[in-house]
Amino acid sequence: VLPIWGHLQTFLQFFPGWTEVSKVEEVTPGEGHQARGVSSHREKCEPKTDIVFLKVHKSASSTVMNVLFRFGETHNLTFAFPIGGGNQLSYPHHFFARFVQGFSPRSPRRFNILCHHMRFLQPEVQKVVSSSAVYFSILRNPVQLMESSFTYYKGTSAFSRARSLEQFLSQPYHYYNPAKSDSHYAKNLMTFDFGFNPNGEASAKRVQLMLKAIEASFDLLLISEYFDESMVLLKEILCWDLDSVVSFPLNIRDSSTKSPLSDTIVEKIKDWNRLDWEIYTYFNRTFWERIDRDIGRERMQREVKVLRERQAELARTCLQGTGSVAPKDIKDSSLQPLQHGNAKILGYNLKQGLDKEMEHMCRRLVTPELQYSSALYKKQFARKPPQPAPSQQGNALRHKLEGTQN
Ligand SMILES: Nc1ncnc2c1ncn2[C@@H]1O[C@H](COP(=O)(O)OS(=O)(=O)O)[C@@H](OP(=O)(O)O)[C@H]1O
Repeated sequence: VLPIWGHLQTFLQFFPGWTEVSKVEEVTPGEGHQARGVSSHREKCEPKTDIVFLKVHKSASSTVMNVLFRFGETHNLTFAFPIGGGNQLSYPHHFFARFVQGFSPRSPRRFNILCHHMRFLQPEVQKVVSSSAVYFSILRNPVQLMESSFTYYKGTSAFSRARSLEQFLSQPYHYYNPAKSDSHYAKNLMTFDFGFNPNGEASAKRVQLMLKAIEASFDLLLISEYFDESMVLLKEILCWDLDSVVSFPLNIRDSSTKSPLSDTIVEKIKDWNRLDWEIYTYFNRTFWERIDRDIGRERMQREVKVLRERQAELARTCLQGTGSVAPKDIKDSSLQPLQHGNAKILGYNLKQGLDKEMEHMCRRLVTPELQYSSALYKKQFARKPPQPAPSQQGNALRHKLEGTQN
């Protein structure tokens, strides 16, 4: 049990972004608590099906979401969808349970998986998931994250007037206005997504409180630079098999829209995103400590090798050519990923002639986030339309045909 509440009260004074927090529950030993360590009797563990994934922007989170979508679909799990089936839970506002489709304060309903973009606020999240849910997220080196964000969110207020990241960082406050509602894409984006104030001063005390608060809420923090190791660790914690965490990288950019960064710029990005840097370096260390403690480097290496072989085999089975292709070369429009800002986002072409079952499996692996989310939303909230009586069917058809003539 972490004695965090006293610290948190001090902490909240520094982080106005978290002022909505009214109560932080103590971590009680339960399933969620057990998830903090890998069971030494893994063969006896039960696959976890209640999951909260904080989908941190620009950190390989769409690839992780695809893993969760496929697992949820295969096992008939429910998702906490944004009202109306959008792709964000009222982001950039803090998460509120009322943003979830089907939630009602009078008859609270629990969902198995919550994984759409949100700004984390645990007391509200707890209203829509089981108390034993496993909480995890994924982090990325803030240097590469900002380079990605600058391209993808080029249209936002902070970035639109800067010709390059270099120009932005030479005079950030000329471009960056924290009062703008889209400013969070430009500074400490991970800090913001975890619910904290991205403009808070990075004093040692404040950083410590933020790290402790994240540790108290999350069972696992993954690292996108070690994506395959992250997936192996994830399947251990969730007690899933290796096949459940295979994936193809999604939402990846064409290299023509990536910028090389000089050493000076790298240092400027770290400085500008000091809070994110602290989060990343701390949890990068605990990630490896966790691997050493729960899996060991040797077994990790073996499992990563098997995972990569499995993914290579799937690529040979499912994909045309050797891998990702430019958006203009994607033949099936339903597999077209969203293009945003100045980024050119790649996608995949499926092999022709796959049998039905294989086609379904392969298609799910390469279906972009928006299309997959919308398909699952429709499935979860499907209402069978009332069947017209036989005599009405002719009328309905006539009506439809008349409609097409107008
Ligand atoms: N498997 C794997 N390993 C490592 N990196 C990966 C992986 N899958 C996706 N990516 C990279 O993640 C970036 C996209 O992140 P997100 O999907 O979180 O973006 S978004 O906020 O949902 O738009 C994007 O980074 P950039 O290409 O630098 O923009 C992807 O290339």
